[in-house]
Amino acid sequence: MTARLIDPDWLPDLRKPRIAHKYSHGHALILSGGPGKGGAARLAARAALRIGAGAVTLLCPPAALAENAARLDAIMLDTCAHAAALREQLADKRVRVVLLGPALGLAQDQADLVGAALAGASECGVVLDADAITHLARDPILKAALHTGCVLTPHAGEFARLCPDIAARLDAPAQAGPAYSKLDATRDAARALGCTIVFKGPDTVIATPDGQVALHAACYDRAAPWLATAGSGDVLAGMICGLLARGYTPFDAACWGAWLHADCALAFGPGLTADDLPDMLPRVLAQLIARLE
Ligand SMILES: NC(=O)C1=CN([C@@H]2O[C@H](COP(=O)(O)OP(=O)(O)OC[C@H]3O[C@@H](n4cnc5c(N)ncnc54)[C@H](OP(=O)(O)O)[C@@H]3O)[C@@H](O)[C@H]2O)[C@@H](O)CC1
Ligand SMILES: Nc1ncnc2c1ncn2[C@@H]1O[C@H](COP(=O)(O)OP(=O)(O)O)[C@@H](O)[C@H]1O
Repeated sequence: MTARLIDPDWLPDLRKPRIAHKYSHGHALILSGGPGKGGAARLAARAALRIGAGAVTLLCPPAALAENAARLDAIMLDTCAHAAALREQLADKRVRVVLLGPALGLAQDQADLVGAALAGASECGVVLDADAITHLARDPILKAALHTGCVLTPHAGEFARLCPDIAARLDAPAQAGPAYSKLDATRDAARALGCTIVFKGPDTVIATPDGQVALHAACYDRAAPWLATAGSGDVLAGMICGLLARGYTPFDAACWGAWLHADCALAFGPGLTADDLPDMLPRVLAQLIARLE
């Protein structure tokens, strides 16, 4: 099968309209884990805000409030103790997207948060990463609640948990050509689950349930081995979340999140850690916007 290669000539206009207020650019909610587990969500929140979401609120258990308050300024902060509290937050019409999973936790309370996010308004985007994907893999009822507004961002380990049959087929030696590829696997997973899948790795494949497939290959002049660092996936989830908040489709948000994520790594170079990625966005965005002016 063929896939569209992501390239900057296909980039949407990332400028912000001149006359608009913060909520026109979307309000994103990002859920954090408990005390000592907030780093991954803070990385995602910083990425979502830097990529242009108008407002980002980090929701954390009450016991983690002090820790997060000490670390966040531009990102708003609120408590969210359980699924009912998340449902209340999602009732706010200005909320355009919710992201959960990074260091969220694997207990039933967190599975209930995933359920509440999926049951929110159908026009509200949902980005599910890390522990949220593990909850989906464990619970067929959660899996069945996925919808076209959802974006899942598994690495290979999470993909194998989520879609064991597809992953087994991908891993099996080919008996005859053409071999079943990562493109095929991502397309099949998106169709089976009814949502956008971002299957991460040095080559990241994006597929939607209606059959769109795109590839970002971090090779040759876009080789970005320093992205293999803890937390860089959390930043990617935050970038996709921020682009969804701004109103891009799940497919565009996923494709351009992957592109900008790699651009940030390339702009920083060796020594990159996940914290550095959001701080490279101003330079990367300025270069891309300059192409349009
Ligand atoms: N700063 C922070 O706070 C950070 C917090 N984080 C949080 O930590 C939690 C655990 O996160 P996690 O990614 O380690 O997930 P987990 O579910 O244990 O799966 C990992 C296992 O899957 C497998 N595996 C196979 N292919 C793979 C691949 N390509 N890339 C990676 N793994 C691959 C591999 O198993 P193996 O193949 O080696 O048997 C591996 O052992 C989660 O809540 C996350 O959000 C992190 O985001 C980091 C920054
Ligand atoms: N060798 C590599 N070259 C380019 N990108 C990579 C490479 N390894 C990992 N990545 C990217 O880095 C990110 C890692 O995400 P993930 O595995 O979820 O890590 P974490 O959970 O620690 O944030 C993904 O976006 C993936 O595409």
